[in-house]
Parts: sequence; C-alpha cells; structure tokens
Amino acid sequence: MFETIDDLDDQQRLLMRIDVNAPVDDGEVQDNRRFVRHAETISELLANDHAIALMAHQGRPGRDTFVTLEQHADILADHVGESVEYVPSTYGEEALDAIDDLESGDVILLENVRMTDEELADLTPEEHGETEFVQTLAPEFDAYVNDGYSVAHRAHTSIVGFPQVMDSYAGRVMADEYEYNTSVERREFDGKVTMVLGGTKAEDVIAAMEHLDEKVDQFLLGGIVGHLFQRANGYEIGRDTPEGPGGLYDDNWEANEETIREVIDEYGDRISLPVDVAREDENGERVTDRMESLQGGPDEYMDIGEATIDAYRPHVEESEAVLVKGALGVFEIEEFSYGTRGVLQAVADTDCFSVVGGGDTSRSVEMYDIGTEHFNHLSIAGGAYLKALTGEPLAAIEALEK
Ligand SMILES: Nc1ncnc2c1ncn2[C@@H]1O[C@H](COP(=O)(O)OP(=O)(O)OP(=O)(O)O)[C@@H](O)[C@H]1O
Ligand SMILES: O=C(O)[C@H](O)COP(=O)(O)O
Repeated sequence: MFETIDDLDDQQRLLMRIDVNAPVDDGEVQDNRRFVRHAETISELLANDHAIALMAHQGRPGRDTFVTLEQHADILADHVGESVEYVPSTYGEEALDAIDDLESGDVILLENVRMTDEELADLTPEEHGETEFVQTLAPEFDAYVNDGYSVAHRAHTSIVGFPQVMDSYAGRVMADEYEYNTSVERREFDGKVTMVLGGTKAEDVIAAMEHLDEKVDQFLLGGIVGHLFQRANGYEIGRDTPEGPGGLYDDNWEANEETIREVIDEYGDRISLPVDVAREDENGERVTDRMESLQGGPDEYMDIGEATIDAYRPHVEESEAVLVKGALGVFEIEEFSYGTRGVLQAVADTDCFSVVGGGDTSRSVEMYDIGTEHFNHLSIAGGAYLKALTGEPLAAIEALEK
C-alpha cells in the first residue's frame, strides 16, 4: 500500500502532479470537475502550510488541445480561492527561479509536462528517474505528491520518475478514486452487470472490452465506439476527431476492425449497438436516421437516436450494477444530449449500483441536473477508470507503492 498526504509532516515543499487535462473549445480551456477535485486537495495542503509546485499535462503533441497551462492556473485559482501562479517553464531557469521564491502557502503551476523531451519518452520507471527533468526538480523539494488518478495509467516521467528518487504520497483524489474503483473491480454482483460505453477514446474502450467479458453481462454502445462497431458491420458511419486518437478510420482501421470482430465473435450476443443515430439537418434541427437508411456523411452523426435509447433503457432497469464510460453523443450540445441524458436518467431512476466515469462524461450529470446523489460514484478518470475496472495495475500506483 502507498502513503497518503495524511502521512506528511506540515510545512513541506511539495512537488505535486495533478491531472487537469481538459476539453479545449476554440482555444479556450473548459472548466471541469477535475479542477474542483484537485482544488480541494490543494486547499487541504495549504491549510497545513505547505508550499506547492504543481505539474500537469494538457493534450498530446500534435493535437489542437495541446496548449500551455496559463488558463488552467486561472481556473484553479478560482476554485482554490488563492492565487496560482503560472510559470511558463517546466524545469528550466524560469521554473527554478519561481521554485526558489516559493514560500509556505504559495502555489505555482509549472508548464505542460508534455512540452519536455522526457515526459513521453519510452523509458523504464528507473530510467525516467534518471532524466534531467527529475534530477533537476527533485532536489528542490521535500516530497512528491501524486493526485492525478485520471492519468495514473500512463508511465510518464512526472508520474513514475519522481517516486524513484523522492518520498512520495498519494493525494486525496488519488487515494479516494483508487479505493473506489478497485472496489468496483473486486465487487461481486449476483444480478446483471451492464456497461455503457461511448465517447471518443474508442481504441482504449475497445481494448478494455477484450478484458471485460467475464465481468459484464450486457454492453450498451454509443458515441464513436458505437460508430466503429457499426462500421465493422458494414455501415458508412464514423469519423476521426481532432480530440480523438486519430487514424481510427484510416491508418488504424484494419487493426481496429480485427479487434472489433474478435470481440463480436467472442460475445457479440451481449453487445447492443445503435439502431438509429441523430444528425443536424440543413435547418439546424435534430433529425434521426435508422441505421439501414443513413442519409448523412460518415462524419455527421452526433448522438444515438430515440429508438436506441428506448432499447437501452430496459437493460438499465434490469441491472444490479451499471458502469458508464464515455458519452453516447455530443452532450455538450443540447440537441445531441438525448442519448447520454436518456441513459443516465434511466440509471438515476433505478436503484442500481452505479458508477459514471470519464472526465467529460461525468460532467453531464451536473450539466443536466440529473442529480449526483443518484449515483454511487462519479469518477473524474477515463482511461485509468477503465483499467481499474479490468483489474490491470496502474503505473502511478505501482510507483507510489515502491
Ligand atoms: N458521435 C459523436 N461524435 C463526436 N463526439 C462524440 C460523439 N459521441 C460522444 N462524443 C464526445 O465524447 C466525449 C466524451 O467521451 P471521451 O471518451 O472523450 O471522454 P470521457 O470518457 O468522458 O473521459 P476521459 O477524457 O477522462 O477519458 C464528449 O465530449 C462527447 O462530445
Ligand atoms: O484525460 C485523460 O484521460 C488523462 O488526462 C490522460 O490523458 P491521455 O489519454 O492524453 O494520456
């Protein structure tokens, strides 16, 4: 087991990893529950007079969402109610100067760690610990705290490198999510277990499906994941999104199709797919097409249709546990929120054990007033949550335990 911030002495100089990776709309970083949850940990640490330098990432190199953390510092400051200084360097001179000036009660946010050469390098945890990034920053601090549960599945320098050489502790979000999500994996249900899978990170979701067959009785698919499955069935649907991993439908299609075929052959009878999908017509209105008579281009479908929602609802009502990962449509636009809202409302109306995961997806519960109290747990994690459900070890946890 790992140590947590409860084990820290007061007034320490802390290097802390958080995960405020967020959707970026027209260059504007969107606030979400990750900021709120990490702000709670930061406030708790400030109450004990620590000085904190935060590390975080945003997007992946080459994507539109790969931006600096300037806006993140402002959003965090709003939630913490204290100033959070953005430092436009991760471990260069400017960063070291700002760290030098850090006093008890101060918080700074260092530049996007994915802008360093090391962060995403293919290295062992021990090698990450030997990088210039780690060797430069580690001596400046008393301890390392990792609160970034939602990025805990990535074996990157800021996650696995620092614990090699520093006293390391799990933050509040890390500890809570870990306990909850592993208890989901261990928990045995007598009744039906249903998993609702959607969103844009389709390859991660499909990879997880390969490991979930014994734990799940029914899969309900939507979002880009649903498109991919229906495309494998011969329908002209689906597109690559700038936020998604890219290449889903071209370079990686052959491999994706093969995996989907394997999953369908193995337990296709437990997988429900959209029978209709919704798009915007020329007047800007929502219009729904049956799967056999698609009218839009492959890239135009933004939600599951009403018949699909009606078909999915009884599965939820019959379930003892429902686990959700990823949205069934572009819920951020009201017209295309029907699928996500319809299924989440069915979960809220049912007395089942329920977990909603996915940093973006769990936001829809609050956005549409579905009532957080109707769910057992709203996870701010996506990929890490999926991995935890499949019982796979998380790189960050292994590093903290070491
Ligand atoms: N048909 C669709 N076309 C385009 N985007 C879609 C579609 N259906 C769902 N989405 C998008 O999926 C997103 C949510 O899923 P995504 O896989 O990106 O993240 P998540 O599961 O919430 O969390 P995380 O980012 O933490 O893994 C929403 O922002 C929604 O707009
Ligand atoms: O949003 C997430 O799921 C995490 O921040 C991890 O981001 P990544 O999938 O780009 O590594």
